[in-house]
Amino acid sequence: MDSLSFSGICRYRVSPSTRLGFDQSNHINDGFSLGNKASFDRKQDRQGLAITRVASPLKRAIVPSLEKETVPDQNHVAWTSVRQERWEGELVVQGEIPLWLKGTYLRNGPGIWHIEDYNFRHLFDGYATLVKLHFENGRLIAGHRQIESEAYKAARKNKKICFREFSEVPKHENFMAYVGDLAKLFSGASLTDNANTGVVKLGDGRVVCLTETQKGSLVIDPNSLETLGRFEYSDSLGGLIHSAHPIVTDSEFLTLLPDLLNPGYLVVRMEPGTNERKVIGRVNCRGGPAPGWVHSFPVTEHYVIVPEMPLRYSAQNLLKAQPTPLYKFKWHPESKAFLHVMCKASGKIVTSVEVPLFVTFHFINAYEEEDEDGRVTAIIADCCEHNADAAILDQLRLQNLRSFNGQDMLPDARVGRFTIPLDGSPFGKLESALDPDEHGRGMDMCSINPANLGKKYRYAYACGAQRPCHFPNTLTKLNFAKKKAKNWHDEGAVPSEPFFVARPGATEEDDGVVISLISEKNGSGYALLLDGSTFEEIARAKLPYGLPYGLHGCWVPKK
Ligand SMILES: CC(=O)/C=C/C=C(C)/C=C/C1=C(C)CCCC1(C)C
Ligand SMILES: CC(/C=C/C=O)=C\C=C\C=O
Ligand SMILES: [Fe+2]
Repeated sequence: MDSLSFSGICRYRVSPSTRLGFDQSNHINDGFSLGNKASFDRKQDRQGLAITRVASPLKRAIVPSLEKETVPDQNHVAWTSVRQERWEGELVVQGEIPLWLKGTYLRNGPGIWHIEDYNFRHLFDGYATLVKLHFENGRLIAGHRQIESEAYKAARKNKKICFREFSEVPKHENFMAYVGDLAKLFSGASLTDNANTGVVKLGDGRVVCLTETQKGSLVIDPNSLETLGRFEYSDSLGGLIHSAHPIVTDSEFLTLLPDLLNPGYLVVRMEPGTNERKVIGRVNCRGGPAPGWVHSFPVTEHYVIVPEMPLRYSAQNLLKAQPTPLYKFKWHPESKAFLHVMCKASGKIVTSVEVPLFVTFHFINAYEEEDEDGRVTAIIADCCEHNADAAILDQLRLQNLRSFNGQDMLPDARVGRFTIPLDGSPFGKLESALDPDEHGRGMDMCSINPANLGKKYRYAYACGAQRPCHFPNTLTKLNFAKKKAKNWHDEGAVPSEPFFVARPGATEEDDGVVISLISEKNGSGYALLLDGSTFEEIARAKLPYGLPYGLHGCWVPKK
């Protein structure tokens, strides 16, 4: 095989300031780009990084030479900035990649958490970083590139944060500048377009990186990872924010637009080949001063479920220059929690039930429950539920992530299963779909076989916990029928979202592979392939350097 061996060049030197801890600086491999030797050499002088250039069979790649040393836990590469303006190379595969696996796994996430000497606070603040794993003929080509958002470009140019990020706010020179910035907040001009949360392939083939601000919808090239430009919504629906996780299939793009002025949500749909979202319907909030945070939402075959979580957007916190413990949100237990069910075809709300308080980032799936006569009696909706405790948001502060000392710090989570009756009852149920001890009481970053979207399903893949830990550190396969989980764990490693790709022609729900990128405790990392059915490792491929933690991905099949 015409491949590059990266073994022996994965030498990772951490700058002295990094070794002292993250208060000073936590960035490595900062600021070089393919072919930009001058800028790279300057940085090399400043940070003492060693770089090796390697001739790739595909193109000339610059591989950072990261001197291997034992990295203490607080310097875990998962929470360390790695800047790669552009890198691509073939990886040596241990094990066997199935020949049917043809296409590109793209993963988005925050990968740079500093600008100059200023370190960001929260995991979600980092500048968007794309990683690709291209599988073909049993071979694996990886790539890594920064997303060129306006926020990222402006920060690099001006050497400071210029837009409002998840928790970071630009520092103002004087009071007038602060007032000016507030005015820009209402027009959206001061909000970030740092598209660091997910990446989706639209039905028409366009690939879009997303975050929670609408302006942070950026089109990228899935091969070169180049940022092609902003995805401009051509409708006049307005609003500034949306769900970070639209439901995307070959035939539609569904999302929620929270309305902060008149608390509620617009449920909208966009057809492939267009940039125009059309309103399906509107849900008015039943509680609270503002809509609940909608990072994600589930659908069934016929319905859209709109969650109204007691963790609500807060205009007051939005205006603050310093982050609050819940950032731009507020916990309103008195406002209660609701799930609204909207018919996709008519936009009518078929039921709206009060449910126990809950906290979730990610819904896993939902489906319609039928009686023996085929009548839909209830809707089941599953989510990664943080035991109605918003503390998880603050646990994702970088200082917490970088300060693991062996103590168990990860708040408990479970698969929360909502049952929404369709007989007009005013209340819905929330229970654990399986004993949370099955997955170490950690639960987030889930995926399913996309063929089962909105349908009764048996399996989900997610990150769980092997305790003590401070972050989900296992990959887990959940079997809802047996109420069992099977866990994969590599000591000290931080795995990213397990992403399921079905084998073409498969008839079993779990016939396929699960892809994850692993950041290891020694500063290195690898791409991992597990069998979707046995959940055993089938292949791994070491990366030439460890990757920072990433969030969500998508699959772009090769035509
Ligand atoms: C990375 C991730 O999962 C979430 C990112 C969320 C972001 C960037 C949210 C940004 C926001 C603003 C900049 C102002 C308005 C509120 C809010 C949508 C939280
Ligand atoms: C990584 C994460 C939660 C981990 C909790 O255990 C949430 C990410 C949310 C954004 O996509
Ligand atoms: Fe997410």
